[in-house]
Amino acid sequence: MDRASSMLFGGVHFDRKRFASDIERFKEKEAEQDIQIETESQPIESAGIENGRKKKRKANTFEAVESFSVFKASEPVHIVEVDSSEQKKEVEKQIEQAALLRKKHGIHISGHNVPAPLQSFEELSSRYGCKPFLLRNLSELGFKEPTPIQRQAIPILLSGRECFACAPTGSGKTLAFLCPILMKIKPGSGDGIKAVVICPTRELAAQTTRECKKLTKGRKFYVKLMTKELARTGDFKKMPCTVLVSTPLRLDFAVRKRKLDLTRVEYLVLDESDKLFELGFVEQIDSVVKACSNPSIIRSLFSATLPDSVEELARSIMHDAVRVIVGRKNSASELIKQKLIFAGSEEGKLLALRQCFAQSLNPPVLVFVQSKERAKELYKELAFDDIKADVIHADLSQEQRENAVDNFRAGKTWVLIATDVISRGMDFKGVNCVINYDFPESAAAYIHRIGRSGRAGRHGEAITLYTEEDKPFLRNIANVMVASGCEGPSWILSLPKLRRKKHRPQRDSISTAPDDNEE
Ligand SMILES: Nc1ncnc2c1ncn2[C@@H]1O[C@H](COP(=O)(O)OP(=O)(O)OP(=O)(O)O)[C@@H](O)[C@H]1O
Repeated sequence: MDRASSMLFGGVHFDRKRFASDIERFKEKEAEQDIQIETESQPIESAGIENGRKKKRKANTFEAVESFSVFKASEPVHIVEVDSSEQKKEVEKQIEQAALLRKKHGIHISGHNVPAPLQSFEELSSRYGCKPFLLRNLSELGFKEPTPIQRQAIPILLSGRECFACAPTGSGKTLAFLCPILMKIKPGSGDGIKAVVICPTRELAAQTTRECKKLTKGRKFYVKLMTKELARTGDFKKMPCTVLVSTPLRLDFAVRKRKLDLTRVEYLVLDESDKLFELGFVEQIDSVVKACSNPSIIRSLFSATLPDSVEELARSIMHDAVRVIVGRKNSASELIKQKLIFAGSEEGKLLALRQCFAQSLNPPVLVFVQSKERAKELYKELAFDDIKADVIHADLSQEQRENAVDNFRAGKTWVLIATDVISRGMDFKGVNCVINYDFPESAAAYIHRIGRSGRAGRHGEAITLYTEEDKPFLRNIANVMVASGCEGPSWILSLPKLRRKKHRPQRDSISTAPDDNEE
């Protein structure tokens, strides 16, 4: 991450030496900060003060956290005088209400002047003048109440603030970043690309494009998915596009080789941001961020896992950003019943899987393995069992990958064997069970994999098989289990901490077929 942070956003100036004492202070005070901010910062919109990056930033006389800010304020903070004691009381009341609402929904914030969370979707129109088409589409999609991340992140982005947000899998982060974009940018074609959403995989980019199109129904927004073909041959000058969704590689390619103009982009979203900051992506992200050179751009980072290193990076690059955490940081959804099963060896894992299916196969079920080779092997094994299984991995063509996802979505496939290519962000409705056939490489990978079930308020189950080889890595997973309300065996919790975080051992191949060399 160090290499990443030194390279990423090279054009953005943050003098870490100069602000070293602030950074230290932030680290020490972060915990108390949430409480302090929640009780003392003014919910400015509800106090009738419209905020915006281009407008003057405003604060009230009770702002107690000005001195704290590793988030570099892009403009000086102006103090709004509250003259009468009645006004003062009203402001205090609104602060209290906002704090109570946050508490009720497990929302934790850091940053100054954080707008009050939404009480309902209707507030989008009463507070922010949301157009009827969006409210109508939300209602048609069956969204009655905003989820906690939507309650807080939407007002933050609408008030022109940058934001990095961590909320559980399946808790509606997509709408949290799409809604402000669709409220703030004007539909129509003539003015270039206004919003860019970057996702780590093609499948997720395609899904986000679809979600965005559903939300824009009835309005002429040009929502485009950056396909391979578009990146290679698209005529971007002629192509109408308001919202562009892409993977980093394709976007970077289009920017560098095809001179795609991103200078008018007003919103840049990095979805699954911790993944995007991993080496392999970071150079492309860096190039895209530089290409989005509009000085009043609003950048946001969303993920269900936000390692400290990514947070630190985010703090150093963003302007006056607000940090939003829903629930406990880096924990799994509480709706998922998590189980660990000792299978002893690789052979034992295949037996255990078959046993799981024999006892109760409750489709749809997702089975994760650690590599495409193993995905193919396991598929071979299960293809002739009496279950409708399919497989998805990076060696398949785009069309085959899409078919695998569509068939699983449509219920034609009961068991989908997958690599981590679909472990993040993919929203399969009603996955009943996720089986980690191969132990996940990290706690974050575990959280994202099992987060394919237990989404949008539904319950789910996660089973993780482990062998002797995986034992030393159990503690990380058990910690996640405990943090999300499941029981973690005490012997596992007392295992020694490991320095090495990633676990991807060489495993024996998955096969019950006799060896070719055997007589
Ligand atoms: N306000 C809402 N009410 C009900 N359902 C919602 C609401 N907002 C979003 N959803 C639904 O919740 C599901 C999960 O949403 P989404 O995919 O945005 O989750 P996420 O937080 O991005 O998850 P992940 O971390 O796995 O990417 C989707 O099916 C979405 O349609």
